[in-house]
Amino acid sequence: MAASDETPMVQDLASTGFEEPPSRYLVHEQDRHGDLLAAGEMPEPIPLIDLSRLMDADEADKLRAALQTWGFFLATNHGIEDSLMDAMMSASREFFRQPSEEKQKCSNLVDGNGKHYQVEGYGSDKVVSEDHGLNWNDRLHLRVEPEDERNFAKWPSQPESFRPHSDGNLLTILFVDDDVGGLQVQRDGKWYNVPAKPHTLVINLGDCLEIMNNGIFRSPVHRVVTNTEKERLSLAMF
Ligand SMILES: O=C(O)CCC(=O)C(=O)O
Ligand SMILES: [Fe+2]
Repeated sequence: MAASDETPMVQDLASTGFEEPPSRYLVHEQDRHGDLLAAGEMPEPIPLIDLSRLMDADEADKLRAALQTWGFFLATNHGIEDSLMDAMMSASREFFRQPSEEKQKCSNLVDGNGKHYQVEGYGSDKVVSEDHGLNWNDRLHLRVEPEDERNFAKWPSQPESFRPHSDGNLLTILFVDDDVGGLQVQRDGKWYNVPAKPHTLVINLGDCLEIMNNGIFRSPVHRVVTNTEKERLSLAMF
């Protein structure tokens, strides 16, 4: 189903200022579990893993422990040039800074009438029913691999509070704004802030991988909390 027929997009709302977010974005009373933004002190940090040292037993042990407890880790020495990461961030920022009409050219609503939602393109995340609240985010979703399945009709011609969930895939690789924060992970019923460092990837397991290893490694429940001061950009590879 279409995510949003008439409800304004998050970025448009944020730029015009508003008293109260439209009701579609509000989390129902019954779905609020305590303080929506709360984060606790971590029992131990989410580790930074040096991917070039994974053959060393100590680094591999660190990774194993992280996947059994947090389901998240940070990755350095991942082989992606800093300059390429910076270019990816600025291309994405440039896309989202364009006027609405420009972004709508890549809309994920086919025919623009809100009737046919498709995963690829720009818009709100999919919802399953009218009373399923909308995520507080705007997304540009592009299928990158395999290369011959890229749908260039949805690609920009110019370079260009999530709710709690676990990811359904194998692995999610995130590159997030390191000066905004907002990503939190749940462990034993408590919320913790996932740290972000410049040019460092944040990686979490998804449900398929948790199932494939019989639940030894975790697909963590996570969410992104809103920030009233700053806009936040994240690049996610699912
Ligand atoms: O923006 C983020 O840091 C995480 C996004 C996320 O959890 C998702 O898209 O599944
Ligand atoms: Fe996620």
